[in-house]
Amino acid sequence: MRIADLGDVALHFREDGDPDGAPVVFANALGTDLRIWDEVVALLPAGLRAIRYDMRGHGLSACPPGPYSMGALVRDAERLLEFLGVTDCVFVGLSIGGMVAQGLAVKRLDQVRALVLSNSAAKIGTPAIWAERMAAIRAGGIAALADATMERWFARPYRESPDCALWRHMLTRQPVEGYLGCCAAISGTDFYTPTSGLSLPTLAIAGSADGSTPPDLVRETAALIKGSRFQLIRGAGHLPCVEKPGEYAEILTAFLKETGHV
Ligand SMILES: O=C(O)CC1=CCC(=O)O1
Repeated sequence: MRIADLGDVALHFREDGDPDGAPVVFANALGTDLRIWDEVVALLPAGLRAIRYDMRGHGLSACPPGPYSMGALVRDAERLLEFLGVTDCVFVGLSIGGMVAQGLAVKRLDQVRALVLSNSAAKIGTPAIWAERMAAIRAGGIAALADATMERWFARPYRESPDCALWRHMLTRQPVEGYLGCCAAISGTDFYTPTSGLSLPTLAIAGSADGSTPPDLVRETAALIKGSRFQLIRGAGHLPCVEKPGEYAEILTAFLKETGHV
């Protein structure tokens, strides 16, 4: 277990693989923590430095009072990479993690060589949708939305598996303040214009059954970036790294080869 004390926030992170290897950094989705990458990281080729962290307000990272801004989340990633001495990484961000990836690439191209925008977009939902979700959580806690969240996260066969119950626990045990803080950050983010100016190797991944960031939305964001390509994982929802880790790792490995990272 490792903690980066960044002053106003302490982030929990984990490193696997070769400490001298080419860095690949993973940022998690709303309501999740770094365990969503467990199976994918285990399937990556040897020789990489795989770094994953819990976004503020999630997992074992500190949970400062919200609301959070996307600028603060991007700054967390930037400072974590500085803390670890990482430059030139492939940054893999899922959903809100993919928004952080876009913001980081706009701000610190020296830190990022290539992006993986997994189940993410330049803008996710609308302020009204996020306000409604936040009100429901304030009234009933995260558990009140757990069934609906499982429907967005996973396609039906996986939803009926015993593993799904474990991921539900992960969701409902996230700090409410951290979850709401990140909802506010997503609600206030529209990266359409800054992301349109990006030009770097980018892989956009979508799940055919994703109820949060459907394939067309992910494809639209990919189309903004010069040097991007789009890949669909069939039969997967919003967390294909959990639901289809083998396919996800294969797709990611092929991209890492294309970018010369392995
Ligand atoms: O809808 C969800 O809960 C999934 C999600 C949206 C943004 C994010 O990071 O996860």
